[in-house]
Amino acid sequence: MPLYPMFVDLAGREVLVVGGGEVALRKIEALLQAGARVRVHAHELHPQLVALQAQGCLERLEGDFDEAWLAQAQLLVVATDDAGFNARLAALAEARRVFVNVVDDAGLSSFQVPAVIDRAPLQLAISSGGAAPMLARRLRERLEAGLDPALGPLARLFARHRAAIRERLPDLARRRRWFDAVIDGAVPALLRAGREADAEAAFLALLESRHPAGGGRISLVGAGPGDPGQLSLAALRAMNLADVLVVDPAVSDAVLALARKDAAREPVADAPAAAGQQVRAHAAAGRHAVWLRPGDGFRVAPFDAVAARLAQDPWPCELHPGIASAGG
Ligand SMILES: C[C@@]1(CC(=O)O)C2=NC(=C\c3[nH]c(c(CCC(=O)O)c3CC(=O)O)Cc3[nH]c(c(CC(=O)O)c3CCC(=O)O)/C=C3\N/C(=C\2)[C@@H](CCC(=O)O)[C@]3(C)CC(=O)O)/[C@H]1CCC(=O)O
Ligand SMILES: NC(=O)c1ccc[n+]([C@@H]2O[C@H](COP(=O)([O-])OP(=O)(O)OC[C@H]3O[C@@H](n4cnc5c(N)ncnc54)[C@H](O)[C@@H]3O)[C@@H](O)[C@H]2O)c1
Repeated sequence: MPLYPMFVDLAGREVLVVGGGEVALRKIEALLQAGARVRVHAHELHPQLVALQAQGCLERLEGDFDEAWLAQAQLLVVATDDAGFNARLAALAEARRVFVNVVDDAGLSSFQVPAVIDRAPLQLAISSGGAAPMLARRLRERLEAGLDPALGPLARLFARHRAAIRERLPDLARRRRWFDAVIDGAVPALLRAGREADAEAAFLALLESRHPAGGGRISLVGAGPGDPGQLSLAALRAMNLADVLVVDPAVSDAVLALARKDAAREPVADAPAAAGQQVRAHAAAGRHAVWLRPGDGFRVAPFDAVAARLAQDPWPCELHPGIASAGG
């Protein structure tokens, strides 16, 4: 049977941990981060747990294990290397209806801990249900690299203005379109560039206008030598959010095939300055223009200068370097 996924509020709630090694430390760090009150019982405590105890972050329970400790706990984490003892603890917890996690035995656990990607307040949790913890970990690492770091600040913006959003856009269908426009528009790009104040201003302007338009924006993509496997994830993301692709004839079809299908496509002007003007006009009209050049096309003269000028315009302009091709 599949596990029921849930996110639990442990702030101020008590969790009993039995075992004090490497694995107990990992679980306790996450529990403390969630605000749990942690009590630990172990023959030996990991030095970092001793330090946490000295700082008053956790309480150590001495002597022989006492079943009565379970009375106050809402969760039990069992992390000793004594399989018989672990099984006895799991049975005691079950009898008292306390949820229990046995760190090396999914079968004895009534809850398991997933691999987590943290973009607070956004969290992604991955579980293999105990089938293959290493697989959950690998998947987390892969997703971690591809997930926009602006997601956390973006979620915080939505949270901060939640009441105002509901008030300005009471109609759900309209609110949905507005959310999509913010997510696909300039705000995440500004957050990625570290321009938090500008992002908030753009966010509020969109809210004020109740307008679903995302705002103009430019992405300059170095498309590399032609193999789409060599595109950066950020470049791919930009190509998939484009309203219009401004394409240099030397960019490979294989790369272009990965761009958003319903984006308009147009050939780039011959002269570099005219090409700059071409993408600027799209941004000024509120469109997201993605200009693709082969190789590391925006770090070679004279396009580096065109890129520098575009970066001074009021709308966000992101440069995604590519792998230089033989010709530069
Ligand atoms: C996700 C994560 C969360 C966390 O613990 O925080 C987690 N294990 C993680 C890492 C990890 N686990 C193991 C190694 C190898 C260490 C080594 O071999 O040295 C590593 C890698 C490492 O330690 O780096 C070994 C292992 N783990 C379990 C067994 C027993 C078994 O499988 O029977 C064995 C021995 C397997 C064997 O020997 O074959 C059991 C469990 N591990 C779980 C969770 C639960 C199921 C979750 C699921 O399936 O989705 C469950 C059932 C209980 C529980 O909830 O703890 C965390 C990834 C954090 C991250 O990086 O994102
Ligand atoms: N879930 C996971 O992610 C995962 C990953 C790796 C290993 N494991 C397994 O989890 C277990 C713990 O791993 P570890 O590296 O933390 O082990 P460890 O040997 O470092 O720590 C074991 C801890 O349990 C305590 N302990 C043992 N018997 C006890 C008893 N009867 N009463 C009180 N305390 C007792 C020890 O004092 C020590 O603090 C091992 O069985 C390991 O194979 C789980």
